[in-house]
Amino acid sequence: MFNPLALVADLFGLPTWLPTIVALAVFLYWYGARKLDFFKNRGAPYVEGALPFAGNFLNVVRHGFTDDLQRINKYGRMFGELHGSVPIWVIADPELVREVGIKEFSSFTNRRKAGFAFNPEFKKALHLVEDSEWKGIRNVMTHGFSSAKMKRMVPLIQHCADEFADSFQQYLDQNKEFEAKELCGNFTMDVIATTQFGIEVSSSKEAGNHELIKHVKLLFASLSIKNPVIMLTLFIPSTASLLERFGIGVFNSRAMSFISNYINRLCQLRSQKTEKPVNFLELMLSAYDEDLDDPKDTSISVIDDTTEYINKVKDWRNGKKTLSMHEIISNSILFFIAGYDTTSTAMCWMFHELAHNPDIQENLYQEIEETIAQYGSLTYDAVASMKYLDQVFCETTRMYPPAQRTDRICTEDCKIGGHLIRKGEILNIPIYGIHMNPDYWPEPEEFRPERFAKENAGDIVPYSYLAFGVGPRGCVGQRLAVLESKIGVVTALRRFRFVPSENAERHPKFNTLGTCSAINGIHLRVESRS
Ligand code: HEM
Repeated sequence: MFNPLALVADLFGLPTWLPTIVALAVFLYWYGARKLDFFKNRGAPYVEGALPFAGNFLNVVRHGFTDDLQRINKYGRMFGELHGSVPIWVIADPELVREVGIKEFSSFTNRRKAGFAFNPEFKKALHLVEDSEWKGIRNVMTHGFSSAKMKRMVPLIQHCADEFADSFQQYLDQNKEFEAKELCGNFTMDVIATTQFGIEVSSSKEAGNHELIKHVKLLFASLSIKNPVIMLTLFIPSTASLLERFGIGVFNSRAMSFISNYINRLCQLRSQKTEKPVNFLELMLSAYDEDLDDPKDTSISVIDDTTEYINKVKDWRNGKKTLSMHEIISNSILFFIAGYDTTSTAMCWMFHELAHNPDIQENLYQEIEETIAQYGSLTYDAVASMKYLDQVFCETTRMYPPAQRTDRICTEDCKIGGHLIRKGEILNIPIYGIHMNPDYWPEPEEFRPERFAKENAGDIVPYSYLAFGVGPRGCVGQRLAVLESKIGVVTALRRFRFVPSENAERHPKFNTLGTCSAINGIHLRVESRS
């Protein structure tokens, strides 16, 4: 067979392997560099210094998205950057955010699958599914997070909050400082386990000794830039589908199958019960429709003895709001992933700012005591009526949004900000960059809860507060996140005054994972209020 590379080697008297190596190197360079001019060709401003294969991603590895405001100042309200060789449109203007998130929602319904490969158990997670599949699951989930459902969850959350507040006592007794993120993480883990599955894991008491929690923590440990699956799919996104075909995903597969089997077992136990406890698993099971289970799907073992139970709940099931068992399992796992770190991040920054702003802490304490005196206890309505508490929560999540960016993928060509966005292209919304932009938030580094007071509502630029995202694809767990953060903080503040410890930093540095987590932790002490 004719081999042009062998002919070249022969012609120049070179070893036969050399032209092959050179051709391979040229191809690799072309492959890695083929998107470098993407934004130039589209006439859009773009972040300079992109490299073949890496694009601008080395900057993200170094700084996360903490320097988004600098990029916004330099490149304007809409610009491009390359994540590996994937072009990303960054829209940093509240009006454009509204356009993408609401007005043109039908063209931007889906989120990017992060380019990662996902474990089979996780593939039906709300976060990842698209179009009508997303709509179906979201319908059930929205129902689960209604205020009526939240009201019924208050006693479960309060129980976790009491154990959470108890956990500060030992630090007071021993006159020791503590790291707030870890303690808040124990609390949010307890809340998810009890509101999601109706199980008590007591992380606040036993520091995550429960087998389920150990495995959930393994899932989080997988989310690191050192994970080879993340690295590979980030730089060569086309490998994601190949990995998925072999059942390889970003998450620790042992932990995934442990959790999936655990949920399976819980479902079986539930099927034997006649009364309906208040938790999300129960809600999802009530929407279970075995006809939706794909018999060819071997990624999860479908439970076959729940039929009796399902028949029982058919009466009160809305015909359209149905889920397959795969969807129930994926979304049970998602609740841990979406709700644990985000909510504990918000809470620990609340404690941080309250500790460094004693006047604000005392004002909040006054509101809490007066409201509870009025309502008799910390009921759902009492929490809802604490206006200052809400301002403190909003201002905290403005300054420290647990997710620094979110994204959308374009499903139909659409013009945004004067640029044609083509089907398949990805948009990023720089939440942190917008929250820190003085055009929308004067002196953005200052912690000022009054920005969110009713009388100042007119000063807030619509769609400039985006901690929970935007539009129909925004955070489905917002109500739970806000409620549990408030109950946790109120319960702790009633017993303790929070103060900075000797190791506290006033402005802790964030990690670079795009989540506003303090790299060296949040170090505090408590003083007794009694
Ligand atoms: C303070 C805590 C939280 C914050 C700041 C937060 C923030 C966010 C953000 C920014 C998004 C993307 C929204 C968008 O793209 O427009 C999101 C999506 C999501 N969040 Fe949260 N979240 C929090 C807590 C929770 C909790 C407790 C749960 C559930 C237990 C949850 C479940 C979800 C889910 C399932 C999605 C995907 C929604 C969809 O694709 O339809 N989150 N969250």
